[in-house]
Amino acid sequence: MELNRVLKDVGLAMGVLLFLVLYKIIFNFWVWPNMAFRKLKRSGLTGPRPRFPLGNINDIVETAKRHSQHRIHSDVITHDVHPIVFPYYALTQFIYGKVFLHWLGTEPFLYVSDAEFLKQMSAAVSGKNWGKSNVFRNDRKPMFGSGLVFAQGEDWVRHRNVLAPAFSPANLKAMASLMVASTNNMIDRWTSIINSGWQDIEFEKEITTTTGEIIAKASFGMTHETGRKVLEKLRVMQQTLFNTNRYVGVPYSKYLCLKKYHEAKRLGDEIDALLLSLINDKTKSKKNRDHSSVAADHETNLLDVMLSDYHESSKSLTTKEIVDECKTFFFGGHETVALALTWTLFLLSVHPEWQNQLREEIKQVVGDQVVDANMLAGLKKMGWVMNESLRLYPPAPHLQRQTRYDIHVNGVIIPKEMNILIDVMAIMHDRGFWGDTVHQFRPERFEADDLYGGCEHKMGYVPFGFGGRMCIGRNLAIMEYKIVLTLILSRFSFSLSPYYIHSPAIMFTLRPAYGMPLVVQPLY
Ligand code: HEM
Repeated sequence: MELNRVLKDVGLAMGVLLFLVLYKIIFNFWVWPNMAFRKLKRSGLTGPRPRFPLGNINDIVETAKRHSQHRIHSDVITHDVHPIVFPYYALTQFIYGKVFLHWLGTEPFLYVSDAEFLKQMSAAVSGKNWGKSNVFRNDRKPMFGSGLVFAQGEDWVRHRNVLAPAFSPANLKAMASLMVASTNNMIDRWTSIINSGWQDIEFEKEITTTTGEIIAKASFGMTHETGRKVLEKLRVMQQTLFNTNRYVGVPYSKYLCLKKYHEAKRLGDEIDALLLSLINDKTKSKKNRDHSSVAADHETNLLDVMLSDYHESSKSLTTKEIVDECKTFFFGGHETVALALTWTLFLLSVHPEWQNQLREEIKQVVGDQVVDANMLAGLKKMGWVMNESLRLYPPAPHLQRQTRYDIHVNGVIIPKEMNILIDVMAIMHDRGFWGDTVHQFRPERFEADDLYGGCEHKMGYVPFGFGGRMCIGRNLAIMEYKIVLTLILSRFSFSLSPYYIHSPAIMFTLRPAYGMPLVVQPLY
């Protein structure tokens, strides 16, 4: 009798639990997103109709599939690449305009490729008051943690204040010789490859290794070995996270690719452990130095700056935050520069007349000396080439934000917690601002206006982002770009390998889907 009663109670409890779980799933998958969809529609935000729980993800995937089939059969090299990289956004803005609402799973995203709308939005929200999308923060946690890219509010201010001194002109100048040394290693490697009778170099791979080595040494004073280990793990983690279709924004989608998430987490933990041991070594040697009467060397790398007031002020970063910043800089600081150089070498291979112009400029400015930071301002044409390459092939073609309160832009109320996807590539490929030459490689457009390339709208050229959250590493990037390019153009000429397939693709950053094989010939 008693047993029956217990079984009945357990059955009832299980029934209630099951009901609650089902209710939560139905609410999260259909009820809430449909209510939110209707509310946003009433407030004037329009866009393609979503089908929950996937939202518009299927449309995005299907459009990409249709376009990739068409692309594989085309040999034409075009710089009109926005429809190749983002076919769904290119098509949808024809129908709904440059600001529209779409859904990644049950998460609403406001798509923006209108420079004027971006300008007004940027005026309405300061750097500190921008949020970053929760879905992306969670998705990319193993790579960036709570580092600067995803920090918000007072935390962002604190992180940015601690990190900014690392990018002072004096600190950057001190990094020039490291950049020269790592690039010369790469050049020696190429020379042996060429001497063994081979002329094709996989440029993207080579340059990514070199910029990784530079960031490891310049930012953390890391040995080549530790730097290489961290880089390898970051690369595998990036492939694990971004190489396959995922369902960001779909509730519980993590459980569909659990193996991948575990793999990314494992790699994240291993990278954390490597960085943590580096930080511990540094703090120990700092303590020893502080206790000895010997004056400390003047150290300038990023990690030393983060550790300089470690535990001494409430404004300093915690150990976990320092680990996350190391990962952020490791990732954000080498791949972007590597891609800027990769796309530049592609463009210079297609436009050899610009290779010659740059070589002539290098001869005049640098001559037979070793390139150093003081010479870089004289490399003006190289600056135009960099700007034009970043315009046509921006390494970070999409930016993400999230509103932390309701904001009013152009008569539209963007509600609190709305995700925003800013298509900077579309803006920099907008014929309305850049005219009929928009898809041509014309570095000279930056001759008279080196900041905006003559673009009519001041938000029309934003490869390093905008407002208070603009790239903190841009001066380091410009310096590294110019030093590497000076050294390699002085030694080699470049042309496209017959194996090159023009297929820019998004894998978090804008990359050549099949690599960048180049024919490299020594000049002397
Ligand atoms: C050509 C090279 C580079 C490009 C095109 C680039 C692009 C960008 C862009 C577009 C943003 C803004 C993201 C946003 O608004 O949400 C950004 C932010 C950032 N970049 Fe770069 N970047 C480059 C090099 C670097 C380097 C060398 C470093 C570090 C050494 C770096 C570290 C960062 C960090 C930490 C942020 C976040 C800033 C913040 O939110 O306050 N970047 N970058």
